[in-house]
Amino acid sequence: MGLFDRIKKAFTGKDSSEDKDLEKKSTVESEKESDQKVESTEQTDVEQNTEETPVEPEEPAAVETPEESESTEEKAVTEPTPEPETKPIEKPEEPATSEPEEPEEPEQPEKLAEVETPKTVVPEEPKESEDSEETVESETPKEDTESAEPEQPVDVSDTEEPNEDAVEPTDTETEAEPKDDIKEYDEGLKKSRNSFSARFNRFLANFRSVDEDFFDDLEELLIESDVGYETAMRISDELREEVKLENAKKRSDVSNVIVQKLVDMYGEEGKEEDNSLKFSADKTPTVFLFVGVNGAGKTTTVGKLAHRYQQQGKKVLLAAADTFRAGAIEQLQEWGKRDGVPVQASKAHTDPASVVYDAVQRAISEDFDILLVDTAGRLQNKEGLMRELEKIKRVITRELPDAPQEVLLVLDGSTGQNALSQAKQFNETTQVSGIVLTKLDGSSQGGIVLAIRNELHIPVKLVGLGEQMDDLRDFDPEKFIYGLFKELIVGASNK
Ligand SMILES: Nc1nc2c(ncn2[C@@H]2O[C@H](COP(=O)(O)OP(=O)(O)OP(=O)(O)O)[C@@H](O)[C@H]2O)c(=O)[nH]1
Repeated sequence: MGLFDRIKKAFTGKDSSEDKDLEKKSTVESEKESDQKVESTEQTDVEQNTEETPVEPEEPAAVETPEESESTEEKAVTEPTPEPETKPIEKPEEPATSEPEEPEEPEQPEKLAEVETPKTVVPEEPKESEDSEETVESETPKEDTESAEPEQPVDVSDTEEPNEDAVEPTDTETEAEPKDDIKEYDEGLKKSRNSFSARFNRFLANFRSVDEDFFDDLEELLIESDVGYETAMRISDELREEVKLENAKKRSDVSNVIVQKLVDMYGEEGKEEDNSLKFSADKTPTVFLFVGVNGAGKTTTVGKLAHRYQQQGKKVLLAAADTFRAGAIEQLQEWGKRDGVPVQASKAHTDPASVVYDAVQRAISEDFDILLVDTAGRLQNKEGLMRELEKIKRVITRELPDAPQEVLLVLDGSTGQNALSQAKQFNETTQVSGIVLTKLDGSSQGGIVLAIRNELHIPVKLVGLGEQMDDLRDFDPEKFIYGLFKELIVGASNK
């Protein structure tokens, strides 16, 4: 079963084949019904009976498909019906610039309906601990951390007591997560979904037949939706065959084939992908290094993740290695206060590698479970800054050979293809292990997730669905795809 059918089954309880069966059954029944009507009329004529003898179909509305014939469907395209929930193609007359209305929620399976995770999160009172008092304390700028070897190297394996709280590399990090965060994906991706659906609907509204213009328009649609140039071309090429094979003539057929192709290709490309975060396999601290351009959301993500782990009872340390931007240190310290976790910081313009060195030493000696390192927003074309980043990474690995367990590239999801080129360049320098895609609650096209997987093969590990402490989710490809294409998936086979 492809990803499309898996998602459809999981979220609606049926897959495309069942839909096709229903469609078939419906056709057979309506044929039967009309046969009976004909029979009845003939009978009535023959008997010259004045009494009315209506022929009841066995199950008159047992299977209600939205379109029972091509002609009614064509009508639906031009005359929106009052039931828009699963039929995004029914609103082609909307002006191109208007925001599409959020269609009514399709019926959710039970597990979806019961989830009501509150959106508003009251920031935690800063925890009164000795740690929090240590915020901003390192004032020991080191000009060249590369040569600054620790005076007394700490042999962690000999000196460390077994730490019961140490982070296990298994499921522990998901314990404090909401049991089912489909609602958040659903809410968070509303704008992206509407934006994609609106484009898709406009494209379908222009559909006349499957010809060269159709494929040109399709490529344009996909590129504008940020799925990436290569992906757009691949989908277009593969569809040439499939649309022919499936003999797609109606808008609904075409829509179905396109959405299914998009989703299944995404599923295929991700077969080997591991979207989970990696943790230290022993008792040494786990280190996550956050990189990315200015404003992508690094500091915010560090703050959100610190909150998550702190809530799980982990001992979390933050390192303010963005010594470049004015205000960046204070911004992280603010998050430290909200989360109730300490921040290792130094003066502005100190060598960031020295801050990281101090933070790693502290994390080791004070038995921290997790160290989250915030770095300066580096413009990917500034070689000097990239070298600085490499140096930070070397300092971490020299002190903790298995660290950093994650180098997380933070990308602003609303920057589209620019995010893809940032990812390519950062990956060359720092071997990014995962991507955090932020601001998906904004005007993102969402398609960037497909481009990242299909073209870069770097796993997305976390997604930012808002600015609040709690608006960070482990990336779940199926929930994401459902959140992004909901009406199209639910409606695709119904048309
Ligand atoms: N809507 C929304 N806003 C976000 C999200 N993540 C971050 N932001 C906002 O994006 C802006 C920039 O975030 P920062 O965390 O300061 O970005 P940064 O990458 O640390 O930036 P520099 O410190 O300049 O390198 C802030 O206003 C955040 O509140 C998200 O998932 N959704």
